[in-house]
Amino acid sequence: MSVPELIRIVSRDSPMALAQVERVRAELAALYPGVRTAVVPVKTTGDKWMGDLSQVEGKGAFTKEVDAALLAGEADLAVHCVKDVPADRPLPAGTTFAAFLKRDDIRDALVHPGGLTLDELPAGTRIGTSSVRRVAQLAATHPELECVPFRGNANRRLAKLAAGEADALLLAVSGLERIDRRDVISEVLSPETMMPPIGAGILALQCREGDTELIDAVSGLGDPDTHREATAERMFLHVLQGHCNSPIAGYARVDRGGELSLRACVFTPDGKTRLNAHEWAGRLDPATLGTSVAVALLRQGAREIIDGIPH
Ligand SMILES: NCc1[nH]cc(CCC(=O)O)c1CC(=O)O
Repeated sequence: MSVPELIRIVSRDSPMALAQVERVRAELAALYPGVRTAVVPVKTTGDKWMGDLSQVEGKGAFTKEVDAALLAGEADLAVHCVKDVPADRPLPAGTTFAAFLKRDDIRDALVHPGGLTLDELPAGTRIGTSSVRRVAQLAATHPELECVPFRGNANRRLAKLAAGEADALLLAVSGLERIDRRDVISEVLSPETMMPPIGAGILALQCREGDTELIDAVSGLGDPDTHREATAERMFLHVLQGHCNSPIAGYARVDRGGELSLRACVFTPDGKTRLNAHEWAGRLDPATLGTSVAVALLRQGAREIIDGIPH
């Protein structure tokens, strides 16, 4: 396998994103000893704008500037959290996913400085989160808790928590692991308690479409099961056509026997209505499974719920 002499890797410049780049560099070095890599950090709109993300023009607040650097030839490889890559439209023209790395933990965690679990939190506890998915699910199961808007990268959210701007946080386990802060977790929430977002815990490597030497080389970092899960989940979101204020959650799983299934939900913002679907792929390919689960939710009224939410 021939590998480019130098691979320039572009990503957001948050501590989490830079840790993700280090994982990619380590995996590249393990597969291709002697390969040279360089890091091109960029700030995205989502990093700069601390208000409501739905007010940011268009989607891809965490990916737009990264994609632009790739397309402009300022870098050769982009590292994205799949969770942050819009799925309602194709990838930016001229780019392609070359690999999905082996999936990390998909679960959310409660971060409470006093070490309490979700069920132990007293009424009125302020949970710092701006995620409509987390807000809807908490409203359904823990209506006595109060959600307060909270933005910024994970390190900043932990700092704001320490400064008393909230009493507890919900953050992805995988993200906390990447910034080496698993220690702050007071409870890991099961996917049944807090259904994860589409693409949770998956890193995608994106290249320019014509860069076949690099695409072939980095595809060696891909994990086949994660590829199937990511494909099913992203097609599900594509067919559903959500917007940034739609509480949508779900995850695909390849079980030990190699069987793929996809479970997904759509909520109203108050969490009072929850549509559920769970299907096994059987003979279907991952993308068709994603389509089928989306159609199952549309049949239950998902379109009306999604379109009824201001955005
Ligand atoms: N938008 C921020 C973001 N993007 C991806 C992750 C978590 C890591 C992942 O799922 O890959 C996070 C932080 C969080 O939700 O707590």
